[in-house]
Parts: sequence; C-alpha cells; structure tokens
Amino acid sequence: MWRQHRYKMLFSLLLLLSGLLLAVNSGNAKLSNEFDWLDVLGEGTTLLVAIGWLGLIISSRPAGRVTEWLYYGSLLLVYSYFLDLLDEFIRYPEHLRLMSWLESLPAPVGMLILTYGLVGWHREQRAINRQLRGRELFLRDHQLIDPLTQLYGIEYLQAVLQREIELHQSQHKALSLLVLDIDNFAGFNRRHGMAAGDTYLSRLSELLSSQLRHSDLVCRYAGDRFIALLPNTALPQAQIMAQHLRQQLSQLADAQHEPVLTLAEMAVQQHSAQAALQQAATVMAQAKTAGAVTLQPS
Ligand SMILES: Nc1nc2c(ncn2[C@@H]2O[C@H](COP(=O)(O)OP(=O)(O)OP(=O)(O)O)[C@@H](O)[C@H]2O)c(=O)[nH]1
Repeated sequence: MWRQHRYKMLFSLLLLLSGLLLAVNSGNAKLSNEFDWLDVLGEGTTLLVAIGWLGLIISSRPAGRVTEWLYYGSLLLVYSYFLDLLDEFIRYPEHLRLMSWLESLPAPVGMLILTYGLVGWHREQRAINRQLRGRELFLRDHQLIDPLTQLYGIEYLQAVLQREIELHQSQHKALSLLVLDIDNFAGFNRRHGMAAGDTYLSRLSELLSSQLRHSDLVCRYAGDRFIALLPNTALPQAQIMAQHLRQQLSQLADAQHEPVLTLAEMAVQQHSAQAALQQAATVMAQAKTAGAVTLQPS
C-alpha cells in the first residue's frame, strides 16, 4: 500500500522542507525564554494528529481520485500547522506578510479539499455496502444451498442469472448456459433405490463442479436437472465445453449404461432470467426429442 503512494510522500517531504527553509531564511530564531510552551504543545499536537491522518489515508486507501482529495486536503492542513508551529521558534520581520499568509491560507483550502474527499469516500462506501449487503443476503440464506449436492438451487440461479444478463448485455459480452437432465431418473430410483439415486446425484454434482471453470456457476435447478451458467462464453465455446463434459460424464454410468444424461447448450439472448430459463427448458425438451445430443455412456 505504501509503495503506490511513494511519490505523494516524497512530494510532502519536499513541501515541508521548503516551508522550513523559507521560514529559516525569512526570520530569526527566538530566544528560549520567548517560547510559549503551551502554544507549542497545542500546535505540535495538532500537527502530529494531521500527520497521523496522512498515514491513515496512505495505509488504508487504494490509489485513486478520492484518495488524492483526502491526501492533498490533509497535506495542506499539515503544511499550515507546521508553519504555525515554526513561528513559535522563529520571529519574522513585521513587513513580511508572506509567512502569515502561508500559515493561514492553506488550512481553510485544505479543509475544503478534505471535505470534498470525504463526500467521495462516503459515496464509495455506500456503493460497497450495497454490494456487500446483496452478497451477504445470498450467503446468509442457507436454504439457497441444496444439502444433498451442496450446489446452489433455483432461487440463487435466477438472481445471479438476472444480474449476469444485465451485466453481459451492458458490456456486449456473450453468456451461455449448459442444461443437463437425467433421463427417466424415476425409473433409476425404482430399480436401484432412492439412496443409490442420491449417491448418483452427489457424484454427478461433484463431477460437474470439478469439470467447469472457476468462473462458471453450476446449480441444481430441479430434482434431476442442473444448469451451469458460463460467463463471457459464446455458443461455439459452450459447445466445446459441453462436448468435453459429455466425455467426462460417461464415466458415471454403470454396467447397465444407466442412467442416460441429456446435455444441451444455449446462448443467452433473452433480457430476463425467467425468459432464459424458459428457453433452457425448450432447448432441453428439443434435445430429448431429437436424442441427437443425448449422452450415451461409452
Ligand atoms: N434419489 C433422488 N431422487 C430424486 C431427488 N429429487 C428428485 N428425484 C427424483 O427425480 C425424478 C424426477 O422425475 P421426472 O421430472 O419425471 O424426471 P425423469 O423421471 O428423469 O423423467 P424425464 O426427465 O422426462 O426423462 C422423480 O422420480 C424424483 O423422485 C433426490 O434428491 N434424490
């Protein structure tokens, strides 16, 4: 954090040094019995606090416009307070107005700049809080996670899909979905038992999660249907990913080649999550009817 602000710190040091040289060259040192120690204590403390602000800004803020306002506003205060402290030790000639201007003027200007920076910081913080609240809401609601597969369910998918559609369309980026359905899972359950069905669902979910990219989101959309959201992915790339997934998924079939899975892909061109999910259902129905993309175990 400090490294990215090093030029600011260098500039600050040079500014204070120039103030010191100007003060030393413009006036004469006071005698020690002329020092007002109460003033020195008050002005010295104010200066140290303002320097502390500079340190806090540098150590806690990323580089950026708001940080610049905060930093240079505080720096002007530091400059004013520094010269104010120096005149406790240095006496300037009566006719020299420059030093008293330099003591007085930077402080109010610095206050204005600092206030502007604080308003920017407040706005920034509100935007961050809004985002965090949204994320926390998802994470806090455990019902959004399916206990069997540990995947997010339909509600989460709908919310994320809506957000991604808006984001991708505003940035003119491609978004695709993979839709996967187990054929006649009811029959599989009847023949092998519900427990075997549960085990199959868990293994299938693990495989899906491990085969997709970190940026993709796999959700359990319904009992035996899964949908993967593929951000920044155009249809040809989604087709390649689906093909790869088909090969991996064929490992899950048993000796009787059960169960059969249907995997289809689609580009999201709809403007709402609801419309996209309806289209996903249509795509899946067509895939099942056509049987062309039905995954047969190898
Ligand atoms: N073992 C197990 N089965 C489940 C679970 N959730 C849903 N199912 C079963 O999945 C089946 C889904 O039935 P359908 O929607 O008719 O789907 P299907 O039998 O695969 O038929 P098609 O999709 O039309 O090929 C039902 O029999 C449910 O009991 C679960 O968590 N565990």
